[in-house]
Amino acid sequence: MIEFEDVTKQYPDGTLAVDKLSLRIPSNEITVFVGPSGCGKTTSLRMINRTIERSSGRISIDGEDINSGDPVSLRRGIGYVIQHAGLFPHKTVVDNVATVPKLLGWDRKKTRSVAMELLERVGLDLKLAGRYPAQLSGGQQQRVGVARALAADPKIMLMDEPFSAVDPIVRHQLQEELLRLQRDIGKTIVFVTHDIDEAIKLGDNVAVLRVGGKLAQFAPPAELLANPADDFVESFVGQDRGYRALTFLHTDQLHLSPLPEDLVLDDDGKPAGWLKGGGDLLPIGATFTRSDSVRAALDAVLTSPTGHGVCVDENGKALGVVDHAILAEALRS
Ligand SMILES: Nc1ncnc2c1ncn2[C@@H]1O[C@H](COP(=O)(O)OP(=O)(O)OP(=O)(O)O)[C@@H](O)[C@H]1O
Repeated sequence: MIEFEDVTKQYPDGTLAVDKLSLRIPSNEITVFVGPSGCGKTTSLRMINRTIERSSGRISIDGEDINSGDPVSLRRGIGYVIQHAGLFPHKTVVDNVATVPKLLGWDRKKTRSVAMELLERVGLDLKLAGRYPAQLSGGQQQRVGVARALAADPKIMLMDEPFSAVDPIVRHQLQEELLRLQRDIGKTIVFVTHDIDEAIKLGDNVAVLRVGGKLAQFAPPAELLANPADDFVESFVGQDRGYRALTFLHTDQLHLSPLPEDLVLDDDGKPAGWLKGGGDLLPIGATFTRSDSVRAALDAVLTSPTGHGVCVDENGKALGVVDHAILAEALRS
């Protein structure tokens, strides 16, 4: 656990960037710092690896004050990923990832195999390992940045707006990959973003900061959407928070109706289309699975030409359908 106790940062020009911040960041989970520009997110993050020194208060990792040792050994146990990846331009991809293991004196063979394994884990095509950063796309550079931060197997990863500089589609992919990776590696991740949707998607816990470096609310995303602490958090979370909270309701509670007769299945039992008069097939629309959210089920109902959203199993086989009435009943309960 990383603990902030009454932590304040005042820059030499008098700017109060962080004001008496107290919070507990649980181990092996993703905690997101979110808030408007200038609210002290980056300052708070960088005080954890002491690239910015706090002015007062205490920050501890597993009970030990981070100021009790030297900053260099502290940083060895903390990976750091920033916007634009911050890769060394004159080093190849694989050498970028190998930077810290080399500093730690690992032998060449081990260093290289760990670097290649990490590149594979973050979803980078290994053919790119010999390229220089300038020869990669923004999204590929970010993957290398994540692999480099993981190279020495740190317990903690600090990520400062790592996906902000890439287009929305690549950003979505990188977010999904981070969640997938985290299911395997279970690091303590502290993630900074100004994007509340990214915070809600990635965070096990979200710390909403307001300008002046004050904590407005610290809660799991579902709680933040359901019970914003005040008007600031409510307006920051956005007007459609009720709808977005559906992301946290699971479809395993939904009662499925039997497959209607006008639903045509292929030989594998997968939905092929809706049969309409004249023998035409209309497209199915979106489908959802038992592990999806109620938001996905609602999307399936809204995109279906018949108002029936089809639920499929992990192989795509149709299991049953839901309609507006079933969803309304689930929402009421
Ligand atoms: N070196 C510095 N000297 C003086 N003031 C600083 C310094 N670095 C940051 N600040 C100020 O501290 C406040 C918090 O900055 P910080 O970068 O932590 O915010 P942020 O929430 O990460 O912002 P953004 O989302 O815009 O990156 C801002 O008012 C900023 O101008």
